[in-house]
Amino acid sequence: MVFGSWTGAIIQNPRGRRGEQALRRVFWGICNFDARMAGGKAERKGRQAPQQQRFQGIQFDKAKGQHILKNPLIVQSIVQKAGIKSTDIVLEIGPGTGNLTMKLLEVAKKVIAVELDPRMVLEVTRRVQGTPYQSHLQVIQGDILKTQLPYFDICVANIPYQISSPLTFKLLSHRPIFRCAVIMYQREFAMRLVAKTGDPLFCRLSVNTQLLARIDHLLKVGKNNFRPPPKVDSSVVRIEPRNPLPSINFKEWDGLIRLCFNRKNKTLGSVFRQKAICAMMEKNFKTHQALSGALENNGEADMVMQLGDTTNDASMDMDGDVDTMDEDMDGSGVPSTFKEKALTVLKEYGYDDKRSSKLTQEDFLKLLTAFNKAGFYFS
Ligand SMILES: C[S@@+](CC[C@H](N)C(=O)[O-])C[C@H]1O[C@@H](n2cnc3c(N)ncnc32)[C@H](O)[C@@H]1O
Repeated sequence: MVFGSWTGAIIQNPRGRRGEQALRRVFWGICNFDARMAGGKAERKGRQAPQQQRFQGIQFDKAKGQHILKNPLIVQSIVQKAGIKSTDIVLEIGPGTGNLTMKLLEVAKKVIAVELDPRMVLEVTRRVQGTPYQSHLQVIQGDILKTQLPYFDICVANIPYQISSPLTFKLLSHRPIFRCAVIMYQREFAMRLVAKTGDPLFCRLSVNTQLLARIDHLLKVGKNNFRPPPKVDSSVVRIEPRNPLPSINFKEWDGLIRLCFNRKNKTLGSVFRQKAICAMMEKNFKTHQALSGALENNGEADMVMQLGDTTNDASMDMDGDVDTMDEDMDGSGVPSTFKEKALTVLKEYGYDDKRSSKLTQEDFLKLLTAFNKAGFYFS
């Protein structure tokens, strides 16, 4: 008999038999209630239930982020908030023992679940066997980060937290664009995703994800809703990719944002005075010059276009030879031209005394355009 891992929810639910029965109704009727009760009695007597960290003999592997969502009300709420239609294909990442999967199958046309652990693949497959949903579930065994994602309308997942960042960007770069993703993250990561300009947690992650998607916090989930409980609290977040996406070079954008948030509470003026940053900008400048062919064709026009107004800049003597700038040092080891030019751009646009933590998406876009116009690149 296949039974769900809600065992823990029942065992640890302090609301007594009535509460247990209410929760049982929420389940999908495939649980072996007797087995749960046996475990429950052991737990109530203060004895360690033998299957505490196990399910059907499976030892949960914390290194794979195996914290099973044991509270059916939370699962219910996640599925409800996802707004799944009966025509939707849902992508689930890490189905585990299938608690969320079974609820998703009740409302979706199809669920495609990608799971790393073969033991879990077996378990979720077994769990759906003999139910009306058997043919609606496709399980792919593999690492989600290395798997080519199939078409899906919605992604719903309680993910292993260690892959939060690469997974989020993998989803956001997936095409065709999906309708939304409803994902459980570690609370702090979730708060960074939704942080707005001026919030203490506003960071590179907030700026980058909010460029690509609208992000809303949906639900706080305490650690005791999982088995075994993780060390941190969690939150469910809704990610709705922007469509169309802003037409910018994302590598360039991220390069600038990375620099700006390196020291997010310093003024941009002091960020761009740093030796390492000036050196990097000089290197990128030369690379872009070389790639655009300006060095070969001695192109005056290219230089003017790339560098803006260079008429008062002795080192930019319009012969197209950027090496001449190496002579123009200010003692920091970096040609002062680059530093001065970068600072001129910042001043011109009013950003030299601004701090990254206080800038909006629009400000960063303006800044990137201004820098690119002046020949500065960040990738
Ligand atoms: C937090 S558990 C969620 C289990 C289940 N969805 C639930 O809510 O109870 C994360 C699941 O992701 C799986 N997993 C870990 N790393 C993965 C990866 N790189 N790709 C796919 N699945 C992964 C784990 O084996 C585990 O089953």
